[in-house]
Amino acid sequence: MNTRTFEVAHARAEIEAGGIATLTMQDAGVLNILSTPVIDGLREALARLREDDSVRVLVLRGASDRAFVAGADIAEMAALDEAKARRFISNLRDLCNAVRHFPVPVIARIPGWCLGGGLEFALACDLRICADHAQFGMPEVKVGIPSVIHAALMPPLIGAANSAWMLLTGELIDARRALDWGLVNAAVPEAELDGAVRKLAEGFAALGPAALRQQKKLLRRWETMSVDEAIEDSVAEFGAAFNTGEPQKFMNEFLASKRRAKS
Ligand SMILES: C/C=C/C(=O)SCCNC(=O)CCNC(=O)[C@H](O)C(C)(C)COP(=O)(O)OP(=O)(O)OC[C@H]1O[C@@H](n2cnc3c(N)ncnc32)[C@H](O)[C@@H]1OP(=O)(O)O
Repeated sequence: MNTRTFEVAHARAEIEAGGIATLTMQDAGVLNILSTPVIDGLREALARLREDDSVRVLVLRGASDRAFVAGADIAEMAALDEAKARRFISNLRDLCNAVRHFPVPVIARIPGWCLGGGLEFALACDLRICADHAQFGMPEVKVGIPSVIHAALMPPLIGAANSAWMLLTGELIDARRALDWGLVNAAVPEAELDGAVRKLAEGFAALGPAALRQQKKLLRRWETMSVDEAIEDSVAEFGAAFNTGEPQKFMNEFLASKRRAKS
């Protein structure tokens, strides 16, 4: 089976035969700005990708390499009143939640600016790989609004003090600091970004799809449970894994490879 593609307004999806899917956001400019039409297009594409059982890993990226996403659309937001602002942010929340609860691992490919709603979008992903000149920030306070929705994922990820610094000052941090703080998983030279994302995606695609989906589901569920509840919950989930056939397949392959190495 060859690579399949589909396009919706402002987004293009590519699903390779091995299960690596790439969703590219396409706004009119070079900064990959999240306007309502772009958010709507991404939500539609994610809903279609979610129904595709062949997808084993999803890479999120922008069409332009100047940014992952330089934020929500300031020109659009400048004209909002309270009711419209609620609708706008609910739409962005639903987009970020669609990523956060996407059934397989999601990797953010971050080649440049990753700001405001763009950082929230990246935080909804499971893993973030950036170019070493990328810049990160929550500059919302500088345009008169608080950082909201998936900004709430920051304190457990980078700590209370670092979150307070980013959210209250609106100042940017570079890729090195983002890596030190645990905001990103890896920062690589620009020329190596695609290779690093590819290697990670291929690693996921080679794993058992049922185990990966189960692990992602558990990661999300644990966030809402006490440690004791999470431990009990995972005991049941461990048993259920043995109904998929994957443990038997992968464990027997491991044992056979060890026997071959000895013979
Ligand atoms: C709930 C979520 C809320 C949010 O996300 S609030 C927004 C958070 N993001 C920001 O505050 C970032 C604002 N943008 C910038 O700080 C800068 O831009 C950059 C650092 C990203 C890039 O700077 P440079 O390379 O000098 O480009 P440039 O001339 O500033 O921008 C090029 C064009 O892009 C428009 N633009 C930039 N960011 C946004 C945005 N977030 N929403 C709407 N338009 C944006 C500009 O205005 C300009 O436009 P023109 O060419 O017509 O002058």
